Order: sequence, then C-alpha cells, then structure tokens
Amino acid sequence: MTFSQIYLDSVSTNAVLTLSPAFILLLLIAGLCYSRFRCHLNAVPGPLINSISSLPRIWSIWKGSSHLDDLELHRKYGKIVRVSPTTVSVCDLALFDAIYGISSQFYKAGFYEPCRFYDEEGLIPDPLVLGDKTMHTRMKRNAANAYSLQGLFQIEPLVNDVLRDLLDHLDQVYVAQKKTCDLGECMLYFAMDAIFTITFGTNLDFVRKGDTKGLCKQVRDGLPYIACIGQIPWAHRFLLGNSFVAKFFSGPSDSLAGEIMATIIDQRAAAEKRISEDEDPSAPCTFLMRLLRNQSKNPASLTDREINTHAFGNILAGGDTTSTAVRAILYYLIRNPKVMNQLVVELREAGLDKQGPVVSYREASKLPYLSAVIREAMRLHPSVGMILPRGVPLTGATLVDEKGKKHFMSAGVEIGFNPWIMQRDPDIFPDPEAFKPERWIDADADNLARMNRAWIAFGAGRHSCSGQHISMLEMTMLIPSMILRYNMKWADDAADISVENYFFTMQKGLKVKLEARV
Ligand code: HEM
Repeated sequence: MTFSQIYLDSVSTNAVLTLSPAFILLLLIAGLCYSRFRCHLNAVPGPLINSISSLPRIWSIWKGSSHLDDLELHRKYGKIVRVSPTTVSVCDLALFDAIYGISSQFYKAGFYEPCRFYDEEGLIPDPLVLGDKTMHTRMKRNAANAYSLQGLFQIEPLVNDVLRDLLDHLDQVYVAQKKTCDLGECMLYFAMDAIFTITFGTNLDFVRKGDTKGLCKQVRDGLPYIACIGQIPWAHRFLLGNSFVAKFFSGPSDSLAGEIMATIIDQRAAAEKRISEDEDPSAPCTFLMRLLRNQSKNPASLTDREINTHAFGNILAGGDTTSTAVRAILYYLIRNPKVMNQLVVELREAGLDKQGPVVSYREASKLPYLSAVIREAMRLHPSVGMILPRGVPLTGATLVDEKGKKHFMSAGVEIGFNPWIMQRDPDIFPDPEAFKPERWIDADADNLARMNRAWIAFGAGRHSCSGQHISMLEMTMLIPSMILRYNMKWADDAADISVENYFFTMQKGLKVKLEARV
C-alpha cells in the first residue's frame, strides 16, 4: 500500500466519521418528514408528535388509558383526529357508511395481526380477524342461525341453569356469610360458565371454582400485547408471531386449548348421537349442536375446522365483553339509587318478582326501562374502548365529512370509530357523561334514530358482533334476577372502580355487600 493510498483512506474514514452524526440526523429528519406526510394525512388535525411517531400512541395504550387520551384529543382537535402516523380516529356519522357500510371496500387490516392464528391449513378463519370478505361472508352465513334471535328461546333454559347456580352461590357465600363480594369477578365467572354452556352444554364451574385453569388470566395477560403491537403490526412477526420467540412465552395455553378441544370432541359425540336419535327440535339446543345440524343437512356448507373455530371464538369473545357490560350496568345502578328503584318498580309491576329466582327472557325483554338502563350503561361504558379500525383500500379513498370537507387517504391508513368516543358525542347525547336511561325513552323519533346509529357498543357493519343477541339474552335475564333478589350496597371500605383499557375496558374493584331484598 502506497503512502497516498493510506493518506486518502484515512481522509475518507475521518470524513465519514465526522459526517455520520449529520448523516444519521438527516436520515432521522427524512424519516420523520416521511411519517408526517405519508398517506396524505398531513392535513388531518392531531398532535404533531403523534403524526411523526407511533410511540406516543403506544405509550397511551400501554398505560391502559387510551380511551381517555383519545377523548381529550377529539375534544381538542374535532371529529377527525390523526392519532398516529397511519391511524385516524373519527366520530363523524357522515363517514360511517364509507368505513363500515355493507358495500365498503375498507377491510380488517394490520391492527388484528396479533390476533391471527395459523394451523397447518393456514390462517384460522376466525370472523373477527378475517380481511378476506368472501371467507368472512361464508363464516358468518354458516353460523347465522346459531347466533340468531330466533335461536334464543332454545338457549334460554341453558342460561337459566347457569343463573340458578350463580344465585345459589351468591346466597351461600355472600348473603349468608355477609362477606364482601367482588361482583366484577363473579360476573366474569358467570359469563364464562354461560358461554361454555351455551356453546357446549357443559361448563368448567367457574362460578364456584374460579379460574382454576388460568383461562381468563391468559386472555387478560395477552391483551396489552395485542393492543400495543396492533399499532405496529409489522413488529409482531419478530415478537410473538415468531415461533422461536413465542416458544419462550408460551405457558399452559396448549393444554388449555387441548382441554377446550377435548370438550368440543366430547360434546360433538353427544350431539351427533342426539341428532341420530331424532331429538325434539324444540328442546334446548347448544351452539355446537346447531352447527352440527347445519352440517348434517348440508355437509359442504361447514367444515369441522370451521365449527371448531366458531366454538373457540365464542369462548374468547364471550367472557370479558359480557362481564364488562354487566359490571357497567350494575355499577351505574348501585351508584344511582333513583334509577335502581325505578327499575325495581318496573320489574314488580310486570310481575317478574313472582316468577322464581330467574326471570324469563321473553317477559324481561319487553320492558322499556330495563332496556334503556342496559343501553345507557353500555353507552357510557362500552366493553370495547379502542378504535375498531379498518384499512383504506388499495385504491385509496376520499371521505367527505359532515361539513362537506373532503379527505383523501391512501392505502396504509387504518381508520375507525371508537365506541367510547362516538357514544359521548355531545351533539347526539347532550350531557354525555351523565347516566340518564330516560334519554332512550324521551327522545323523539329523529333523535332516537341518530342515537341508535351512534350506539356502536356491538361494533358496526359486516363485522358487528355475532354474539350480540346471545349476550343481550344473558344480560336481560341476569340483571332483573339479581336486583329483584338482592339489595346491593357499595362495600364501606372499597374505593371506586378502576378501568384498564386494552381493547376491552375492564373494570376492577366492584366490591359490594349483598343482602336479601324484602
Ligand atoms: C356485551 C357483550 C359483547 C360486546 C360489547 C361485544 C362487542 C363486540 C364488538 C365491538 C365487535 C366488533 C369488533 C371489531 O369490529 O373489531 C365484536 C365482534 C364479535 N363478537 Fe362480540 N361482543 C359481545 C359479546 C359477544 C359474545 C357473547 C360472543 C359469542 C357468543 C361474541 C362474538 C363475537 C364475534 C364472533 C365477533 C366477530 C364478528 C365479525 O367480525 O364478523 N361477542 N363484538
């Protein structure tokens, strides 16, 4: 090597060393500008920091309070807010059909990536996560009668049994022994037993034994990951989406999945036997039984894998959602004695107190005040408190807001309504933070139509909740049965509830004393 070569090499190395911080800074600025201007979102209002980095949003979600932070952002910036470089939160009804409407091309995109599971045949076709609209339509259609309103009367006796068990347990442990009851936990266990029984005809006796297999804990522990990594879905494949990484974190989930699968297989055998014995078609009918009947009538309509997926989906979707709603209803009733009294009067006038420990769904579902109480509690405390995001189609989309302003966005943007925010829109729900069931009774037809449209606790459009009728049946039987049987008082030593939002807005600390109502 010559002297000149050595000299030139050292000059260029020095230059690179001196330039590299500047170069890195330049790259950083270019990256931030790219984030700020990407997908044509630079004109969408929102905090500057959120438009250039996903970190503020992930931090807000990680704290469990993104519903409150997002509400503040909407109050400050209006009905359309950019909450991260590629995410837009909206609460403008004029945009509703474009995003969720039946002919909308918006689709379930990246946020759902951490909830997507794969087996040897590929993506497990859980309707919640399906971006493929054809497959989604097939899945919805092949289980439609198992989730339908008409099927409810065959489910009612199953829920009745679970409710009797719950009331027996509450009587024996909390009324007789005057213990403080963590009603929130009891409601989760009720919801788990109910959804297991509705789906399979049997349950794990959560109400008496608790979460002995750690199923609820596993779901709860997984939610912060799903909520945060859903903001940067590309990261999932390097984290739990990577089989090597996942191996280190997998607990007893395999054995649990195995247990649920064994229940499916057991119940399947029993159900097949009953079908072959030509059972009375009006007898109580589990979800699994209904799907097996569908399959026996038309085998091509439903595969075994699809049946298992629906059954699994129920267990994962039916516990925390329903129990969060029930907690909200009971919380607002206990905190608002006037509303509680008015509801008791309505139930007694309808003669539901003479029916025995469990009220009938048919009778309770006719009561307007009960229905208003449930709706209002789920308005103020929807079980899902994050955006229900949809991906902008490849062609991009121009959205026209209620003021007629056009917003063009290109593919890569995730946009959606958050029930927690939409249901607090003061233009639609005046005095939005107040618990006022009568607003659902007093509203004129036009306002009621707007309120119903803005009430999205069960989601929206083609992906709206499949289990909503099942859940409403559970709540419509549970709430009157509970409040006709017990006086519920806030436990003296208990603080107020706290709420953690990792997609589900779960409450903690619903501690009450139960006394027999006379
Ligand atoms: C109060 C109780 C419940 C609430 C508030 C609730 C809420 C929701 C919401 C907001 C969605 C839409 C999610 C999204 O767009 O990303 C959804 C979807 C879904 N829920 Fe529920 N849910 C409840 C109970 C249930 C129950 C009991 C079941 C099962 C029996 C169930 C099964 C499903 C399924 C399968 C989907 C996916 C539907 C689709 O994507 O087509 N849910 N639910």
